[in-house]
Amino acid sequence: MHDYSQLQRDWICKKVRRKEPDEQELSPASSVEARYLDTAEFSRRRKRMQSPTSSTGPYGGAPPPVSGRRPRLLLMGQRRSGKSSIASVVFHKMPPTETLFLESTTRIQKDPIHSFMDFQVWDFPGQLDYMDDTFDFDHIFGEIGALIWVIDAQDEILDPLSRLHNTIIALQRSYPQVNVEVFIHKVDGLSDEYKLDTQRDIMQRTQDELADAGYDNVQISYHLTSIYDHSIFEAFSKVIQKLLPQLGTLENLLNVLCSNSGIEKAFLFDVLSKIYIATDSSPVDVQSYEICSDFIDVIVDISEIYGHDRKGDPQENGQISPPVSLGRIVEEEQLPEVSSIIRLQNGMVLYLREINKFLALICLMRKESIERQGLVDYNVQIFQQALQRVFELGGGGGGGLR
Ligand SMILES: Nc1nc2c(ncn2[C@@H]2O[C@H](COP(=O)(O)OP(=O)(O)OP(=O)(O)O)[C@@H](O)[C@H]2O)c(=O)[nH]1
Repeated sequence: MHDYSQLQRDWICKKVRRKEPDEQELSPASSVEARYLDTAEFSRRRKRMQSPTSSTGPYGGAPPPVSGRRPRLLLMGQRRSGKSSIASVVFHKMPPTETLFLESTTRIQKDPIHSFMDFQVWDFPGQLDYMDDTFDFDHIFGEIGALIWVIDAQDEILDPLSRLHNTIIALQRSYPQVNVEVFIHKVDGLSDEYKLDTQRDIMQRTQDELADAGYDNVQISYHLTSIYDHSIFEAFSKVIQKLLPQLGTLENLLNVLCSNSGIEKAFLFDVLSKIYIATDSSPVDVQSYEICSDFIDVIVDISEIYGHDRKGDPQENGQISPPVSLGRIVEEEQLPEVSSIIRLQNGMVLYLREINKFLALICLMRKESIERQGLVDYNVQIFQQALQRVFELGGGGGGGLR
């Protein structure tokens, strides 16, 4: 465990690309702000998504705009439990305090996420009873990657729990392989003791209820979450990792990288969402994860202000480039990847290397290890090539990596 709270950071930002002298002016503020949708803009987008023309499936009439083969993450739970807030904070960079102004969801929101892997996040209105016969159960759960059930830990839990149990029992009959993830949400402001008691209570009641229904071995994961800290990103990381068939390979590659380069902890982050898709097999301590995650924000902000644009096709494969990335799009080719090193006062070093337009590798190591930076850079390059091969084998979209 490292105490980062008091640390002053000594910046050695390398290769954060600067503009040529004749284009040294700062980017307009809008390029930074573009990442943070203000509430009005967000509401407009949500309204557009809720409009009949963009609604999909049995609830809106129009056919789905994206391939149905992308794994779905279903966000379900009671009204006001925090589903839309979670989706907005994790995937749309909405500042948590702005979720106070989110309107209640009235239609299923289908949010296609184009990142290192394509998937969809479906946000369900809390009042919807999809167990009703009029709903097409197979349409909703047919291609599901994970069911994320959000329970407001600051509210009454019996009714949400009973709905959760009914849903799991229905799923067990048709789709027993589905990952069920329970987010015990809004735990900010609760004491540690209360949090753990609530989790224990929810786990016990669920286990008893499912055992009574004849389902003894249902795999359910429980996460204590809040949009006001890193817990929601960590929980999503674990959910997404279960959808990656290549996870074992990625972990092995990271293990080899760590042991050959004197790295103590390595994370492979999705830059857009700050979800880590893999880490080496040493235990994750929360502070290491948090500082690595914050590092991404710092580098994205600096890159957006000072970074060169990059050559690229913003409409590649009909998809828009990620709204958040470590570099922007320009007419130059063969620019080096973004990389950065921060030396911390406690003798540790943070090392970031962009892997591709979606992913960044972030490592924590002792300062002695970075003295052999050539070796670390070389090993990271080999790791990057290996990863490229994994992506090629994984294929694009449809749950594969790219
Ligand atoms: N304290 C706290 N409040 C949260 C958290 N997440 C969401 N909220 C608040 O909970 C309220 C309801 O959030 P929504 O995201 O609209 O809830 P929802 O589940 O989508 O609600 P419906 O659309 O009605 O189904 C908002 O005021 C959020 O600011 C959290 O982690 N902690």
